[in-house]
Amino acid sequence: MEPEFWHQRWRDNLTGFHLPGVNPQLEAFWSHLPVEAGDPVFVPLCGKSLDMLWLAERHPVTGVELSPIAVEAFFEENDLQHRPSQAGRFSLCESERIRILCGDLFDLQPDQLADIRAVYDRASLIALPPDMRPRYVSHLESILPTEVDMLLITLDYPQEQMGGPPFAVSTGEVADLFGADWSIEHLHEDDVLAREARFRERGISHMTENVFHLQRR
Ligand SMILES: C[S@@+](CC[C@H](N)C(=O)[O-])C[C@H]1O[C@@H](n2cnc3c(N)ncnc32)[C@H](O)[C@@H]1O
Repeated sequence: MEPEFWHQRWRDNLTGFHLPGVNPQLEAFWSHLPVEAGDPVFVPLCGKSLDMLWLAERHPVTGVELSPIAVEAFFEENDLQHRPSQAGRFSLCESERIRILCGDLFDLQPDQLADIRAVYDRASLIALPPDMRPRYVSHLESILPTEVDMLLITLDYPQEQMGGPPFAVSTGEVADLFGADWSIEHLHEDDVLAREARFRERGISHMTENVFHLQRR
């Protein structure tokens, strides 16, 4: 997926991935991660996700997002006073507990995430086509500290029934992508098609959501 694909999505308001509330899996499973209140958290490909508000009640949050429309909407729609500035190749928007770097994740450098203790990936890995996913994981590994935990939420469905995004990512692929450097705990599997009309309408026969705790030490 080229950056222009996502810029156009935001310009056209085609953001069906955006949830109107906090993701229930975040609320249910965040406590499985051995992180403490105050530990800084990174949200890659954050969009304007309200999950950042929930996380920010517990942690300083850093997000990265390509679209300036999404970043501006996040602060405006949530009535958060924010300061704009420049941070290298990124435009930076920050409120008291949340800062969003507006630019390409693949331009992030380790010094920008040096204090991060945990990562929250919802609809980020699965936003990327198969050939980009190994690059995404290896870039995350290169910019994150060596001791880090991640809550990863994926979807799996017969890929031939729909073109992504979101793309199907199987538990086996999660093992292939992360297994060398991370321990993987599969926390939850849920049949989600019943509550996902937009995917039923596109002819998907079954769809599962998986939640993982990944740990790198
Ligand atoms: C499927 S959406 C998920 C957004 C968010 N995680 C959520 O749960 O609502 C993927 C987001 O990643 C952004 N994105 C895609 N590629 C990116 C990149 N290389 N760097 C930064 N953001 C990117 C898109 O603009 C889009 O907002």
